[in-house]
Amino acid sequence: MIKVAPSILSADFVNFERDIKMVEKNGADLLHVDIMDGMFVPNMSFGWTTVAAIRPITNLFLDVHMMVQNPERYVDQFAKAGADLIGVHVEATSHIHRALQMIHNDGVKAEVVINPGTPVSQIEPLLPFVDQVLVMTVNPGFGGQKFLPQMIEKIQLLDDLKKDKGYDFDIEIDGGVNDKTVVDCYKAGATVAVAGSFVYGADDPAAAIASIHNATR
Ligand SMILES: O=C(CO)[C@@H](O)[C@H](O)COP(=O)(O)O
Repeated sequence: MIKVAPSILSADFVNFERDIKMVEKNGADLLHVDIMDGMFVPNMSFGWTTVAAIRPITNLFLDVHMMVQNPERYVDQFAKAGADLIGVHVEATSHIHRALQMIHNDGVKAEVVINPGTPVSQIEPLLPFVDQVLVMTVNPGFGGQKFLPQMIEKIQLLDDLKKDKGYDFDIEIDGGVNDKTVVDCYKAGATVAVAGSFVYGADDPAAAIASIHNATR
């Protein structure tokens, strides 16, 4: 069964506490926190002060996705704020290995993220060092976009590399994920599914989370 990470980008920003506790009570396995800087992506969300405010109100694992140019400038702040995992985009820095090292030095799990236009070959040298790879299944920056099925091949390739070389990382998918699109991703090797609008836009978010779990049993 895949793990479900509701994305609070689709939550009600003035009711974060209510919306986070609601998914925690209703089967979420972790919480996905999208950080957008208005440069790497054309949108802004929030920063580490929000992560620090969220930390004491939930026991959920905080999966922080930095859509930030030169993320090494800020990883220490997000680690101090209480992130359990920090994801950095390979496209956002010339110093991706250093950024991952910094995250580990802060005692936090490290994730490398790839955009739809980036091949797996670009992150192959990093695979021995990461705890998670995030395969974006939409172009980052906005919730509510349509899933790109072409990304399934990348998930399969990562899973093959993982098995062939004995690597130990989770494969996360993010963008347009629902109880239908998740199925082939899970079969290809995805282990964590981010879901924003499918969970927070549902009349019954608990049923939405359960439907992703059930589709991958
Ligand atoms: O990183 C992002 C968007 O850039 C995501 O985490 C979105 O929040 C996913 O939203 P849905 O596609 O599930 O609505």
